Amino acid sequence: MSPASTCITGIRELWTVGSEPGSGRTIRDAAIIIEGDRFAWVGPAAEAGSADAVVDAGGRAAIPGWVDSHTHLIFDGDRADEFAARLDGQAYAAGGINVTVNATNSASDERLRTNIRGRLRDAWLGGTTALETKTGYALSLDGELRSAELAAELYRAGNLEAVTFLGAHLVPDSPAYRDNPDAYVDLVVGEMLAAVRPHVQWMDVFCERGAFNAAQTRRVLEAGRDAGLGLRVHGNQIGPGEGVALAVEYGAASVDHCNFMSDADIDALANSDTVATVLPACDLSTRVQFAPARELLDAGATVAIASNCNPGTSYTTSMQYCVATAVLQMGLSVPEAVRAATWGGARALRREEARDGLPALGAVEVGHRADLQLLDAPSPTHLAYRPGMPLTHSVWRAGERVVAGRCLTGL
Ligand SMILES: N=CN[C@@H](CCC(=O)O)C(=O)O
Ligand SMILES: [Zn+2]
Repeated sequence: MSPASTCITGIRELWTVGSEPGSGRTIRDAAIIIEGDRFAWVGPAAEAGSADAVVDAGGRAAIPGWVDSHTHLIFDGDRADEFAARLDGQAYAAGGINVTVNATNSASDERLRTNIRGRLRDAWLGGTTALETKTGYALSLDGELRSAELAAELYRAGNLEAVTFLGAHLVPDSPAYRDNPDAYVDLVVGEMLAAVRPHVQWMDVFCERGAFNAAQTRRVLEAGRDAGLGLRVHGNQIGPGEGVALAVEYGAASVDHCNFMSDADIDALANSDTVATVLPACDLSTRVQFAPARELLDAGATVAIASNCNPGTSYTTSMQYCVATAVLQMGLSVPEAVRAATWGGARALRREEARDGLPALGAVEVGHRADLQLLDAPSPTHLAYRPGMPLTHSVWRAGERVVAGRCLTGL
């Protein structure tokens, strides 16, 4: 049980992260007061009021918890052989998804529950306090419904922030659909969507060569919109394509990957409310050119960084690794990368403001959900300066201390 109010003091450097680029505050010798599940006060330690409990941060730095707006946590098996083949020069192709579909459909509910919880634990230990996850490794009516239900269990328990229906991940390799992909799209936008609808808030589609073409993507997005779901798109990952343009046209909250971008794609994103979500760990694992995050930011687009945890292209939930890569390889400053992995992720989930009775995420501001991490470092700059080090010391999630001194106390 958490005390009614907690003052975290002795913070050497706090990055609050703000809603406009560059608008967050850096407060040295800071304190934060948490009341219930919200931030109640943020400022210089010398001015902090009293609280029921006091935690000494011991001169550590503090930033918001990571908001990981793109993961695929519901799966069984791994694809290390496919990864090794890539190291030998093989290109990534969408068809590998079938391997995970077979493994996932063979796993029991209990096994999948254990897998998801293990991945969530790793994420929380690494400073992630909010997560989206997707279906998409079952590709049958019953299987997609099972994945949606398993994710919804965690959503309803408050352990996940968003569940996305990704029945349109790949056309399954079965006699019924192999030569008739449109029949599979019929199933996705019809019976499957109706079945999963009570368990999900978002609809996603993999618009790419080898997955779904532009016409099929339109059908999926229109069905999602008509069902009252928010929209997301996997686009422009393997090559140039229409994913980004369609995401903007349909007002998707986010288009994710964004590796192969034309000037028009960048321009369209910069003039839209669609977040460009970049996935640095995926770019490294698949050895494709990095998404042009620097150009997107310079053009005025909103950029989010997410882990894209999945067994095919990015088997990690480490947001620190993604942030360090965005800085070291994609040309972002540390404040830009931290903002993209916190406020940017919240914006991609449309949770950067309080909405529908849910508190805002992604910044250390009064009234926001109290999601915070203390780093074993005097400044957040160490996230890129000491890549790969276990820098997350403590994590508060909705006001609960779920990690203390690198030990998980929740979940
Ligand atoms: N690109 C589409 N979906 C996943 C990877 C799927 C897989 O290969 O298993 C992604 O976001 O990278
Ligand atoms: Zn993905």
